[in-house]
Amino acid sequence: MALVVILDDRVTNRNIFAKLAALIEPGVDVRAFGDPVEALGFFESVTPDLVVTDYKMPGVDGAEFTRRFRALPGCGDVPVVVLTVYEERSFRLNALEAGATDFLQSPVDHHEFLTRARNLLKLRRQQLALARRASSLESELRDSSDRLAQVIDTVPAMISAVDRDGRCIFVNAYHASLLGAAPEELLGGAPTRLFGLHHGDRSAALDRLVFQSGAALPSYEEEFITSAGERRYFLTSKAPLRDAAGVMTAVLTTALDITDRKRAESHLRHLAHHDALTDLPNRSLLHERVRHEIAQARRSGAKFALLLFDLDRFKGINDVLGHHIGDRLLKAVAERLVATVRETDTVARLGGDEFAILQTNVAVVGDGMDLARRVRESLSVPFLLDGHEISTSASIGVALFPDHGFDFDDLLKNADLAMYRAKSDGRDGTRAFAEDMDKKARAITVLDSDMRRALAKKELVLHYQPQVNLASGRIVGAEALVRWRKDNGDLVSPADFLPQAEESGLIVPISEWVLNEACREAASWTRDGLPPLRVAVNLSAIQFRKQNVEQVVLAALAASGLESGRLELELTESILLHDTERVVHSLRALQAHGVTFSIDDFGTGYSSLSYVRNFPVNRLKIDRSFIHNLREDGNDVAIVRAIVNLGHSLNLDVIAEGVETAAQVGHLRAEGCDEVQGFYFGRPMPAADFIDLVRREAVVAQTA
Ligand SMILES: Nc1nc2c(ncn2[C@@H]2O[C@@H]3COP(=O)(O)O[C@H]4[C@@H](O)[C@H](n5cnc6c(=O)[nH]c(N)nc65)O[C@@H]4COP(=O)(O)O[C@H]3[C@H]2O)c(=O)[nH]1
Repeated sequence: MALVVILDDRVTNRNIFAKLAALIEPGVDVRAFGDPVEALGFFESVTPDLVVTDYKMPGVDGAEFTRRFRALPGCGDVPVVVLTVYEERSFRLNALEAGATDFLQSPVDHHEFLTRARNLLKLRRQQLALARRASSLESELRDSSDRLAQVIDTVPAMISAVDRDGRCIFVNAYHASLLGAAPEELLGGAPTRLFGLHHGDRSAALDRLVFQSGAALPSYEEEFITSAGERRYFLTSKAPLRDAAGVMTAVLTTALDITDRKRAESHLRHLAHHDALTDLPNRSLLHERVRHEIAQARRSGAKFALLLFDLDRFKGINDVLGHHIGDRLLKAVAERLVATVRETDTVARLGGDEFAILQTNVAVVGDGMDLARRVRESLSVPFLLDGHEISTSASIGVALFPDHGFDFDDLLKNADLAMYRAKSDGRDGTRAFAEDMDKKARAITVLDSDMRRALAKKELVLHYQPQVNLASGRIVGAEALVRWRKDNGDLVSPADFLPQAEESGLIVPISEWVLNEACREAASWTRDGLPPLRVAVNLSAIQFRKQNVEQVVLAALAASGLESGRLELELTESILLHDTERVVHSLRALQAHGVTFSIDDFGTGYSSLSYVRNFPVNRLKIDRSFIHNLREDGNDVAIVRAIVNLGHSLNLDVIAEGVETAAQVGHLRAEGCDEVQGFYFGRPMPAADFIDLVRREAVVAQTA
């Protein structure tokens, strides 16, 4: 609601203008005063929207009133209309100078009065709205610049500006806080004060570059040591600052704090190069260090050694005591290794229980052997983990650069070969690489792939050696013996490839093939009219560890149709000594199906008697070494007699192998041996020859 004030010393005029003013707009509030001083007193507490004042008043005239009114707070912009009967310019000038807004000439035209008053009120309202908007804009601006200042001060970035003289003209609170100072203390200072001695000089040089080129610099990374001694990392950029006229006045330096990102990156890098369990360098870091060492050694002619080893019996410890103890053992081993080597050496965990040491500053291979000895000594002290006293040892292979290899892969491979040799020479030893290890390893690899091919290309064949009953003189069976017939027709003896097949595990598929082939051929003999001869097949200890022998044998019998009673499996001592319970279980199951067993090479092992009792055996096979010197050696005579007697007392048959002469036959017959096998009756021969032999024997028997 608008407040209009009328000021006139004459009552009549006052009343007329007051009435007129009430018509300006609906709801208008009109106050009329006769005394200017009284009106001014009123305005001290109330601000009107329009004042209409007479010029000529006693004491204070319209001009003076206007001047005093204008001086009152909030009244500077209120429209003041001065009424005058005088037309002289001097009155008007006086009033204008005092701050009057408009004039009305008396006698006043009512229509003009109302129109002017309405316009002035409208103007007043617009003025008030503008003032309110201006004040709200002002406060918004104040707020936003406060916010901007806060952002600039707290953003994790060092923000500063220097002028052409290299003096700091701005620095944010974050930057100052890293220097342990307040921003004001840094203003006017040189870049060395802002960035430290070294970085300050560089920053100043770069600032000069920006001033010269007028262009921003690409960002670069730099380190900064805070006043608290902490190393932090920044991504810094520099750009020109210009005034309103576009003139370059300063260089703005913005350095974003990227310390956390850098630390995360370096943590990731550490993870990628270290083993999570032991925190030792992993294979990839070892590789990098060896490469670096090779590069240095090439320049200086120095040597270094690579030691490789795993922990003997670790798998057993893990299986029996659990992974938790296994892990703790690996950590404890890692600690001992680190304590054993020099600081310049690298201990790495390559995976599982496999460790490697890069030993630098080595003169001769003996230095590597010395370190290996110290490592083994340190591991020989038992580890106490969760109340368990755990002993472990290591077989260590040593390879020397450049003597045993020129790159990481070669050195690692040769250290591995040396380790392998250390293991096969008995655990807990050390071996340095030697050339022949490589040759042997190569030969083994070649043999291995040749054997795989032989198996796939069906180059294996079986030969059969007759087994003769001494009482009847008749062939009662045959031992199946494997041969490898090579492409070129050469026949390779099992002694030349089976030991390697045992090592590589190829013995498992080979044995399975032999079993199936022997059953298949023996089954076909009866269909060809031969008597139901027994066929003896050798088993390997590895088969019992890697496959279910019971299933494999039953499957071979089922596939061939051979009666189970005709199959005899030859067992060696090594089969019977390991995992006894499981083996006994399989043998008993097969025996229940009618399969028979003989113990091969009997008399050469340890506790023959105990396994004869424990296993479901049908026959003892006297080792050929006892037969060889039968006539001359009194000991062998006694052994053969003892074996025959032992067998018979346990209701077992006894067969002698390696029988080459008639005298040996005579002797064995005299000792009561049941069966014989050997060159005297026939060498191992192809199946067709064996069938012929049995047929000829039948003819001889018929005609005799
Ligand atoms: N000096 C001499 N030797 C005789 C005489 N009679 C037979 N021999 C040889 O003695 C070995 C008998 O087989 P073994 O003791 O089971 O010994 C076998 C057996 O342990 C293993 N073997 C052969 N074939 C297989 C097979 O299929 N599987 C497995 N696991 N081992 C096999 O290879 C060994 C050697 O086999 P072979 O070279 O065939 O050698 C055969 C045979 O040729 C003789 O009167 N005098």
